[in-house]
Amino acid sequence: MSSCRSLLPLGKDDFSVVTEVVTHRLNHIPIFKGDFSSLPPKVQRFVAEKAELMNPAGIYICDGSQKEADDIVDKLVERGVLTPLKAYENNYLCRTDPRDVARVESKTFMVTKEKYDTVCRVPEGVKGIMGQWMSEEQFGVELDARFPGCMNGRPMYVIPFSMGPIGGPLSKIGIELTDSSYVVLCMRTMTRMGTAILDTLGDDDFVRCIHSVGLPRPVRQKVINHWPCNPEKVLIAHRPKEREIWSFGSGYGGNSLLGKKCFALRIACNIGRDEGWMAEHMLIMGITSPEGKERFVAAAFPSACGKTNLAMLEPTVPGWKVRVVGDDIAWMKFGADGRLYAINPEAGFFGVAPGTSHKTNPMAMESFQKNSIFTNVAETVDGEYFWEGLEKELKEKKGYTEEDLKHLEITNWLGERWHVGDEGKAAHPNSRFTAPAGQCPIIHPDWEAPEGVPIDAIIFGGRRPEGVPLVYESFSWQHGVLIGSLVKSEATAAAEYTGKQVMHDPMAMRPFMGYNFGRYLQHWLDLGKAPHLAPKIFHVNWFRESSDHKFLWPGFGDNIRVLDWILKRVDGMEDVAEKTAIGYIPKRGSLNMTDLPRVNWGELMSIPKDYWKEDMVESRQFLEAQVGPDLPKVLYDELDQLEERVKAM
Ligand SMILES: Nc1nc2c(ncn2[C@@H]2O[C@H](COP(=O)(O)OP(=O)(O)OP(=O)(O)O)[C@@H](O)[C@H]2O)c(=O)[nH]1
Ligand SMILES: O=C([O-])CC(=O)C(=O)O
Ligand SMILES: [Mn+2]
Repeated sequence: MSSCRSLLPLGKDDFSVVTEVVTHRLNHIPIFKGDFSSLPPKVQRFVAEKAELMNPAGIYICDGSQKEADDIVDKLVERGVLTPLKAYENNYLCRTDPRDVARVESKTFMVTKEKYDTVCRVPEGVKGIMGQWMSEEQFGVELDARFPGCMNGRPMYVIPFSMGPIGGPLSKIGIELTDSSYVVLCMRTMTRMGTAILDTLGDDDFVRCIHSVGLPRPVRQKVINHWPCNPEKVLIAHRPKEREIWSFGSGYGGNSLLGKKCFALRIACNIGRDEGWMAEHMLIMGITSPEGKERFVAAAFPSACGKTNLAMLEPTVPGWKVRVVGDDIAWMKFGADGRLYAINPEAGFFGVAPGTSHKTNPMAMESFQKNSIFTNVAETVDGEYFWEGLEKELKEKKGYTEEDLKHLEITNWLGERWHVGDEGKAAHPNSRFTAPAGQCPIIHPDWEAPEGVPIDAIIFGGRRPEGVPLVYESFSWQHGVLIGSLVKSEATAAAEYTGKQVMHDPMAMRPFMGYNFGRYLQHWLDLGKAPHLAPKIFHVNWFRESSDHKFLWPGFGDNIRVLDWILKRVDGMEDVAEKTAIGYIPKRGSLNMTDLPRVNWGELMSIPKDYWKEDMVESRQFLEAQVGPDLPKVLYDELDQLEERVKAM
């Protein structure tokens, strides 16, 4: 078995030699499915090299067909990995090993020759939070300790996929190798996957994605829930220069569906920097006013902070219409007309299940009535999915009394008997649905437009229980970039954090930053300059709490009222805004509050001086400690000005 290190340099070799090597290397590894010789030569070489390294039982080249997916589902059901949810058509439940339920930020690295290409020059003794660096040497050691022979006894699936509409000007192709058939099924929903990709790819380069659950056969540990994984040895490593991703030990979405966070954010933001565009953790939505005018906005909130919900909101104000383009990732590029255009590189939703209901997000509910996979949710005795937030509608749907509901037999995400009111949770807080985007009733007709949709506003936000008003608008693009760099939010279950501490999550990209964050901010500043028509930048907070810890704002469908105000500002309406130290806020009475009961406007919109004075101190400390000399000077100037304004409040 060759070591990984000997495979590290990936030059553009002479293919006559390569073909020979390929034939030789595949001699002992059977092809389970597909025609190896019809793969583009670069793909052949990639597959052969990695097969040689990981030694799978055979190679399975995915064609992306329905038949293929059905065959895989049948096998997984037979093995007990998936359980059909009998109440729906083609919906399945998957329970993972309970140790493998979220992204693992502490094991996620960028591998670059120069340390400061990945991380900022933080002062001695400070632990950087904006990305983790690993040296090439260390990476070689880590690979050698994991990948040789890691697919022993398992098939290696070859997944050709496109992020973005196939062949589109902003789209990019990747090939994922994986030993997880769950990953194959989810990649089929989350990306455009299959043979057509290879035809488009031809001899071009692609992003190389290597994933293994990290449990070669024969397996010596106990496998829990038929979910092989290797939590002690998890590693999610990226080589941005080589456009390569190595993921080991976890089958959970954010760690294993390599098209998503690893490619479409961490690798893509590097490509975007090189090619003059941006890869962001943002939803994209179209909003049509009662007058029939449609505008598009993109919004960046940290994980589990409301992107999916906002993107699909059902407006509570009559006459408004919202349509979703994307719910998690945006690739955006300024066009020849100076406007910013965005595509959704994904093809499905990998959304947070708990809290999703017909009341909060009916359009998400409609999206996953069929052809969907539910990971770590609970199941009722009637073969329905269940999670926290569905109690009321289940009761109503079944005509249950409160007592009936408590007696309903439920199997929780751990596979144990559970009843409403019992201790613990029915579903894991980061349980997720995987559903085809095309099934959403309000998917935008242009959601697959290869050139994207024009963005008129960018919105940042997070869970801020204190101090931060419902909405405010930046004074300029530069000020907006500073606001983005200071995004903070309460921790959620999307990664390994516990508790509710408010953490910095600049641009909602902390876990997904692919290079030096200061340079990323400079990239933003550069792109916002003329002749580009930079969109206006806003900040929202649906999560402000009253002194008795209740949300001050109803959120969800009522968020349309805030979007309405934002679009008024985009249209240049002046008399709806009031200037404050931190930005423009809505004048009292300028937000449509019709039919909205009991909102404490004063508390919701207040900008407490003491809070902001403290926050300024903390913000400066944060930027100095975490971005330091890499923070563009313009942003230090913006910070000075903000501080002055807050002092003068
Ligand atoms: N109070 C309140 N909660 C909300 C609102 N919008 C979303 N939430 C809750 O926030 C949680 C996560 O929301 P999502 O929309 O799935 O988060 P996301 O940003 O798409 O998350 P990722 O997929 O992890 O990137 C759910 O439990 C929602 O119920 C809102 O307007 N108000
Ligand atoms: O990556 C995931 O697992 C899901 C997601 O969108 C996030 O965490 O932001
Ligand atoms: Mn996300």
